[in-house]
Amino acid sequence: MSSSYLPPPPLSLLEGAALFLDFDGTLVELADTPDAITVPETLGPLLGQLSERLDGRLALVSGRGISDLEKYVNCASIAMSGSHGLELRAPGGEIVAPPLPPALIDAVKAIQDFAAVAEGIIVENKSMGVALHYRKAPDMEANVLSFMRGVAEKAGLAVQHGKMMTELRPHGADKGDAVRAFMTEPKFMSARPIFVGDDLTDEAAFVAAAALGGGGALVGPPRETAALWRFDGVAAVARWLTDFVEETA
Ligand SMILES: O=P(O)(O)OC[C@H]1O[C@H](O[C@H]2O[C@H](CO)[C@@H](O)[C@H](O)[C@H]2O)[C@H](O)[C@@H](O)[C@@H]1O
Repeated sequence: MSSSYLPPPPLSLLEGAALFLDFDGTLVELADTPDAITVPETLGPLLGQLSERLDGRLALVSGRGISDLEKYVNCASIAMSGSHGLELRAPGGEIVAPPLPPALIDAVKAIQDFAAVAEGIIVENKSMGVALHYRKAPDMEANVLSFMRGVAEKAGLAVQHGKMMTELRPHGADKGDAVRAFMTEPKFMSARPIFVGDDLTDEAAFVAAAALGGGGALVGPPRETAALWRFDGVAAVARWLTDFVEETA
């Protein structure tokens, strides 16, 4: 883990790469609530062109469920992983996901009851879990974390921390597992995996990419990370991807 200076990734890193992109905070700027994001009109065409240039070795790997992600990115030809690695979808394929644990139903009810009396706390119902967002009530962080830990313990669910949110979901895969799974596909197999992401959940993917001969690029301010490169923010990622598409036209 390093917190020292990390250079921006060179454009040449994308030659012959398998590219894995996180969504929120990497391809779109963070917003106050999950559905308040603004998706640039250029994103869909950019991802389509990237996929072509990389001969299909492109995947989105998000904490959102795939069905949610598809509302924003209409690219059936691009591989996707959702719910922090629990869901996988090959290009043009069906979503593959583990069954939902029955305990999740009671957990969702308890979480909704908690949020109903906590001002500024937002519940996000997700395909494989449920999240509490406290971006609009940052003082509630400790309360939310301790409440969610309690519910998780009772329900046998995993706690996933994110930026101004905490989520309960089934135990199982993480984003590193998603990278490893895609890298067993014939198209991806002999390529160098590069993962670009901003959140804590992306660290497992940075580690997986490095172990397979590539590495991770952190988006945002320096922090303790397993990434090897760093972008200042979403705009820098978009510039890098666009430059690659233009240079390889
Ligand atoms: O793995 P990602 O694609 O980065 O998804 C991680 C989470 O992103 C969303 O939450 C984050 O973005 C919201 C919109 O900008 C923001 O309001 C929130 O504070 C962030 O944590 C999404 O809502 C979650 O489901 C994803 O797990």
